[in-house]
Amino acid sequence: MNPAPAESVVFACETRGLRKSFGDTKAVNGLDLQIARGQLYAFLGPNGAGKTTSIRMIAGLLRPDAGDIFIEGIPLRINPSAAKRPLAYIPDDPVLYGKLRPLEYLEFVSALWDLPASASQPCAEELLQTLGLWEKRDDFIESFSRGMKQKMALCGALIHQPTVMLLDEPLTGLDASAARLVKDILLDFVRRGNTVILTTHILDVAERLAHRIGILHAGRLAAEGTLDELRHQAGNTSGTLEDVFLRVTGGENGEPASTPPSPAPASPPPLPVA
Ligand SMILES: Nc1ncnc2c1ncn2[C@@H]1O[C@H](COP(=O)(O)OP(=O)(O)OP(=O)(O)O)[C@@H](O)[C@H]1O
Repeated sequence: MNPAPAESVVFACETRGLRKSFGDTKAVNGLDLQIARGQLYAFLGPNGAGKTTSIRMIAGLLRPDAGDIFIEGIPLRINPSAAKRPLAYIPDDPVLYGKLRPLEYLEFVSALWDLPASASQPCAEELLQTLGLWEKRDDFIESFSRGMKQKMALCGALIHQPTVMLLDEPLTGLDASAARLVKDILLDFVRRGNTVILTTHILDVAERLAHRIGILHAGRLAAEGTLDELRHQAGNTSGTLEDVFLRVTGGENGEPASTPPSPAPASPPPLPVA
């Protein structure tokens, strides 16, 4: 008797042959990703490498020219509303409604997800307290600092209890304590089995927080893996992420190394400590 076929792994996010051009610019040029559940995955890359374009396509905000995206195994092209349900997306400059107060804003976002205010109110209050915005609950969002707005956007992203969070440069504009708070929240989110996919220019953030790192260069995944795997791919087992990044993207020696990406593991290694 033949053994039963092995159960196929459902990735939090999978892309196959993703492409997007703007005129002659190939912003994303054949992106294949397999990001396992429970991972914090960091996209790195020089300016214009295609990070934001990739994240926006995965979020369902930008239509790819070619390729497919699956969120928790659901095909985004075929079933967009079901595929977007587990997702939360925070752009680098989130748009908030300045004339709303925090609880009003969270009630508004809940309604977009068909959640009645009575159901989301306890979660909204807890989020505001966790993110240190409870004392500001009577103020209009337009009076908030940039960092407070970033934290407000994070509350809005978490209100419908997503399982996959997409964040474009989430630590921009945050002071040290706010950045620490956001990092802790993201790590707690993945510890509970959820997935974070973020872009960052801060190599230290990727080095300290990410299970796996994807280095994009000219719209392609130039290297991918854990920090140790990336060091091996770059032929420098003791180097820093900065050394690897510069070598892979050609920032130091001109031509980037043409190293094929390694496959993603079905389950992540233990979480690094922030
Ligand atoms: N709406 C657009 N119209 C025209 N070109 C675009 C558009 N969006 C992105 N591009 C181009 O696509 C390429 C990839 O841009 P993208 O914003 O994805 O890069 P990035 O890696 O996020 O860059 P950065 O680190 O500077 O934020 C760039 O050459 C950019 O100029």
